[in-house]
Amino acid sequence: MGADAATVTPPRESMGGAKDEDLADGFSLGEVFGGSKAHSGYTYDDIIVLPGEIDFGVESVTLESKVTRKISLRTPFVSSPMDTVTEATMAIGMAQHGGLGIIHYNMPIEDQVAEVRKVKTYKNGFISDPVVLAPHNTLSDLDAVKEKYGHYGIPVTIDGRLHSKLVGIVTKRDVDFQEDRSVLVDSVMTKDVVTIQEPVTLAQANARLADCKKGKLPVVNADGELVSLISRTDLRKARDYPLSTVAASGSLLCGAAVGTRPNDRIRLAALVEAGVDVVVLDSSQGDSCFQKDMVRWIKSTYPLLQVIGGNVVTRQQAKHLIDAGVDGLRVGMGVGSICTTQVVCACGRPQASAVYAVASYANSRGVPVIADGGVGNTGHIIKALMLGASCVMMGSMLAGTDEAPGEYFFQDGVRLKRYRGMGSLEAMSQGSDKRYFASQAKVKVAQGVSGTVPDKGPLATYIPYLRQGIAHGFQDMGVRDLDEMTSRAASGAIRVELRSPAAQKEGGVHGLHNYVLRTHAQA
Ligand SMILES: NC(=O)C1=CN([C@@H]2O[C@H](COP(=O)(O)OP(=O)(O)OC[C@H]3O[C@@H](n4cnc5c(N)ncnc54)[C@H](O)[C@@H]3O)[C@@H](O)[C@H]2O)C=CC1
Ligand SMILES: O=c1[nH]c(=O)c2[nH+]cn([C@@H]3O[C@H](COP(=O)(O)O)[C@@H](O)[C@H]3O)c2[nH]1
Ligand SMILES: [K+]
Repeated sequence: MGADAATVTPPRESMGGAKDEDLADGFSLGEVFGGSKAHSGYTYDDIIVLPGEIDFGVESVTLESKVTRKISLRTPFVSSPMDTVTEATMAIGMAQHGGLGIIHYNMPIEDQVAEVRKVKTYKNGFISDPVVLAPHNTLSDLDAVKEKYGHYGIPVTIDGRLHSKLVGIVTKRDVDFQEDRSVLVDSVMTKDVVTIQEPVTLAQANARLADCKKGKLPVVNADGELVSLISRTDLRKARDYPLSTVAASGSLLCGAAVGTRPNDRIRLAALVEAGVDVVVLDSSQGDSCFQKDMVRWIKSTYPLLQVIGGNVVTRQQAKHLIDAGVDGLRVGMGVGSICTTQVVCACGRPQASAVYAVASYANSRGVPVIADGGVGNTGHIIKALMLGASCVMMGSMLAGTDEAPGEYFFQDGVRLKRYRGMGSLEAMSQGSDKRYFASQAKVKVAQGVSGTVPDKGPLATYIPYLRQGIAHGFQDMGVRDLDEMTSRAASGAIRVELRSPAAQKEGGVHGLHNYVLRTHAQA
């Protein structure tokens, strides 16, 4: 390709009047990924995008995109269905920031259903799963709650459960001068509780709190049963989430993963009952009779449910799942940060080639592609979107945020969280070995590892950073949104080059004695 280009380049002195097309450096995506010399698979770091022309401000960039045929996201990010990445807190945070969380299924059906319910019933500013005590609890029990959650102001229901009759509230004032901690909550709690009845908006609740000057305001239904709680301190922190991914009913959108075993049909029925909006059929090799049967069954049983199939890395695999009826495809095999599949099974594909090949086919059939795995920075996300992905799915990028399951801990002075592959021995022994370890198999073969990732802080600062980084990349390329990206990529107006190993080194930080990598700061 380079030699051909050289032969048609006019002499330097005659180029002043050349048209833009004559000066197109680099290559179209088709030339790099589909050209006759393409015996190699490439990944994100192998390619670099040549800048375009900027004629708009970075604030004009929008990132709205589809994740399935029928669901759009304002932020094209999906969190992986992994047990160190996505449970309810992550799914709520992802949806609030315009993305989508997929609740993992390495847990009993009822636990996964409870996680989905938390997302679907979540109301910004309302505590939907407050700690509750019963009248027969003692002040020592109350002390234990205070120790664990750091606050008093606990609603008391007849049997100590949410959705039961509210009989009182026990606050710091009620117990301050009580020496005897064996006293029952019943004898000290305030029984004349100020409450607010459903349905109620945050603004109405806010007004009532301002009125009554209490710290906590229980929300009850018409039968006086406790539904949720509003706290004055939380209200002060409450903020708007204008990018939120919401259903027509106003609830946050929630995804969940399931497998393709017979028991997964029972699991799926329970998830649908809990209101799940989109289901991911979670497999490293999606082109199986098991998955195709499952897709057809879901589509005939729950025609409104959006189904994401995968994982796939070839156009043939994609065709088979699209023919079966999927609404979205997850692309990536063995490229995740914790994955050892390519090493163990020899199968997979470098991610840039996989995304380009599958997306160019799937998009022509109206099916969005999620580039899953191998995303380590905003440059990778931009490249995935340029290659035709509608969204990216991330594990390691999100596993260190506050919203990921698990606690932070320090190792060698660094604040970390645990992150592990769903095919690691550790995750399998927690539950996924039911899938991995066929009953007759004698050996467990791991396809992932278990490790740690550094603290990334809350999604509230991390996602805006990722979004802004992507917006700068779009601006450098001269594209305002994904539609423009898609049409410019298809016409060959977006130009890329392959990078040699030395060029990749040059593109990173180099030649310094030492440095501190700081990725973003609040303006
Ligand atoms: N994206 C990737 O590169 C990879 C992802 N993973 C993750 O690890 C987890 C497990 O992945 P997999 O092992 O691929 O799970 P899987 O459930 O698709 O497969 C496990 C084994 O069960 C078999 N199987 C599935 N349904 C069956 C049925 N109805 N009857 C009989 N056999 C059936 C499969 O053929 C396979 O041998 C997932 O969370 C996946 O996302 C694992 C490896 C690679
Ligand atoms: O080979 C694998 N063995 C595993 O144990 C494993 N667990 C997860 N995954 C896949 O990796 C994706 C997350 O990758 P990142 O950390 O790079 O975002 C996820 O979204 C999955 O596609 C696995 N792949
Ligand atoms: K890997």
